[in-house]
Amino acid sequence: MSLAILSSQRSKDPSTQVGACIVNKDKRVIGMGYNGLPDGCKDDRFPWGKAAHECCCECGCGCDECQCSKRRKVEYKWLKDKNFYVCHAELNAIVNSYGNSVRGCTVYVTLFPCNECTKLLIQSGIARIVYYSDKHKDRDTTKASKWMLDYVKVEYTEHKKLDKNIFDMTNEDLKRIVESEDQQDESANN
Ligand SMILES: O=c1ccn([C@H]2C[C@H](O)[C@@H](COP(=O)(O)O)O2)c(=O)[nH]1
Ligand SMILES: [Zn+2]
Repeated sequence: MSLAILSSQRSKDPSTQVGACIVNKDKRVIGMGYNGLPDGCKDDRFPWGKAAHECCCECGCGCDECQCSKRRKVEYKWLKDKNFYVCHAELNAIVNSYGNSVRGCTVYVTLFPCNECTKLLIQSGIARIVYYSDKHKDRDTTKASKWMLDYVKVEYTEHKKLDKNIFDMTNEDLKRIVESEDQQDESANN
């Protein structure tokens, strides 16, 4: 997970940086990725914002997290929404495995995978997902992910929360993370 967190730091997304690290049964890193624009699409030439929404629900919050069914896009400034362009961290981690099979591997992700990434992870044979944050758990995309994963019995587990920022960690802290991941792996295998 520490590698996934480090990878996430390379993302230019101002609201959510995501990192993914795929490891095989022998704990070899097979691929890593973060959410970013496709190759050649310059970070400063594409939008990192989201199209504005109008909220019609009683709370009237109008925020991006609102899941009200009546919510609708009111502003559609010439494709100015990052979601059209961003390659998700999981997709990049798979692409960066350069054709090596990820079947049976575990993916460490800093954010619970969306439905599109979940489809990709399932189709490529990922056996297990370890996630750090589930901050979008109320979004339909996350609910759909969980439905698919439960249905096909791909295991997903929450990573133990770290008590420090990754950059303030000592070697001892990092060792502790690895040990706790080993313990989680053992209990998953039993
Ligand atoms: O499975 C996922 C889901 C999301 N991401 C990326 C895509 C976006 O860049 C951010 C989410 O932005 P919000 O502003 O929090 O909606 O996370 C991903 O890489 N993998
Ligand atoms: Zn995704």
